[in-house]
Amino acid sequence: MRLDAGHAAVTISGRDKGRLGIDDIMVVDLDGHPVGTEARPSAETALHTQVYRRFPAAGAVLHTHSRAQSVASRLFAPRGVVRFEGWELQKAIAGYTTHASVLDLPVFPNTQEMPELVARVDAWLDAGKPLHGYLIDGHGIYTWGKDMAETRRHLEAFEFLLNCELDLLRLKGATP
Ligand SMILES: CSC[C@@H](O)[C@@H](O)C(=O)COP(=O)(O)O
Ligand SMILES: [Zn+2]
Repeated sequence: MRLDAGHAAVTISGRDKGRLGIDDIMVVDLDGHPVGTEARPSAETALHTQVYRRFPAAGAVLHTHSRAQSVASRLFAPRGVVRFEGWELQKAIAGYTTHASVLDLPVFPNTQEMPELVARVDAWLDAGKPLHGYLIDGHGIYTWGKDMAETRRHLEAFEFLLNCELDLLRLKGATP
């Protein structure tokens, strides 16, 4: 979560994400440097701080590795994007007011080199394309919002929408 204009709270690397407590959280500046601790922040801190830098209104970032996210990322990686059209739940994403909108969730190649991923996100944003979240191939999702409640809503909506697309592909026996 964002703490102020220059700081965020992130999880300490390697902690059990299902059992997080106050001792598993630390403070970083928006360059990802620890503040007031020698703990090591999440290996993907650069992706979190990028969101806070690029979206001044972002108050929280969530990253998860669900099965649906992982499978969908592999299926849609050749296209580079999952395009949602016609789903009422698209309206759960801030700024979307109708199912008749187009909501793109890009899929970026996975890498252990965070600057490469940061550059891909920057390139997408610098091209002027809307971005409310993204998949990393074979890995998971990042999404954000103005506060934790909106961010949780975005995560739930993307998870639901990805499962719907996967169900359709299964039922149709097709590939994207
Ligand atoms: C083995 S779980 C995957 C994690 O290594 C990685 O993807 C991630 O999200 C960062 O983990 P972290 O524990 O925050 O450093
Ligand atoms: Zn991850």
